[in-house]
Amino acid sequence: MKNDSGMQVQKYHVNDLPSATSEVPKHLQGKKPAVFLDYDGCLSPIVQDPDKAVLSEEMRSTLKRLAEVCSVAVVSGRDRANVKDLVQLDNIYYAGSHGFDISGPDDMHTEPGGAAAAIPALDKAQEELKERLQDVQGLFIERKRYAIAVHYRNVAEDQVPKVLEVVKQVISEHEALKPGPGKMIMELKPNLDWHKGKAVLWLMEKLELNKPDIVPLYIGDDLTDEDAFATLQGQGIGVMVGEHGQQTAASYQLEDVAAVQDFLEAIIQTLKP
Ligand SMILES: O=P(O)(O)OC[C@H]1O[C@H](O[C@H]2O[C@H](CO)[C@@H](O)[C@H](O)[C@H]2O)[C@H](O)[C@@H](O)[C@@H]1O
Repeated sequence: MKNDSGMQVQKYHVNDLPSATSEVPKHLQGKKPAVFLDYDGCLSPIVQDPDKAVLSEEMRSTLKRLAEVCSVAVVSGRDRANVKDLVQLDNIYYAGSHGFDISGPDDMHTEPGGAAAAIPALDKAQEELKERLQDVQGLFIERKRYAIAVHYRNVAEDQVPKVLEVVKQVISEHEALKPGPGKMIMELKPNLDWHKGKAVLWLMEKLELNKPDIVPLYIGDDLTDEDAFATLQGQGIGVMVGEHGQQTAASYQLEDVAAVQDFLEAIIQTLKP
């Protein structure tokens, strides 16, 4: 597989990756990072109920201070408004719905992936899923502006194949949609060549960060973050948090959300005037 720059993407076992804490600061000497962060599993631990994935005050403080010394964006699969409500900071950028919906300081808002045309299909698919999966106990269908996440974390194991089959069928009935797996979710996404990695490149360009002394640094934990890790190979740094059961295109790893916070605090220290 090649990335957006035509480079062959290297994949690794997460256990073979060096620690970001010990290695990344060396690569940042004399340079400044532009920090892109996933939300669930990176800034907030994975929990049973997506509504309960709140940001700790400590992590909010870390992000606020980080954004005072470098550019920061949260690049999430969540709805943009939802992730902004969770983070509650005005001095950072938010890319919601896997990068299709981007906002930032000074009322900046743009939808660079062209997903608006997929809304009728998403609306229809949402109704179909609700009807066809109404009897499945524990199922949660989360509608985002440009995606639908079908959560099966709280569904009995023997019901999961049925859920996945229905999602597959519904997607097959809508050319405008494609599947996207995640941690105990299957998503319906616009069938477009746009993802978190492209959103990162778009933000780098828009914020005029494509300079020799600025290094894009992406931290994430899930399969959708692989697009960003792959995009940044050869032109930035990818850091995998925990694991998602498959090989990764990230180059470094951090154990968990607490390690992410310590790592970000260390970056703040190196960037302080
Ligand atoms: O890109 P992210 O910011 O990591 O968002 C990915 C998905 O995160 C949420 O679901 C995940 O976290 C939930 C809360 O911890 C968990 O219950 C669920 O099993 C995970 O898949 C969010 O609800 C989804 O919309 C995002 O796509």
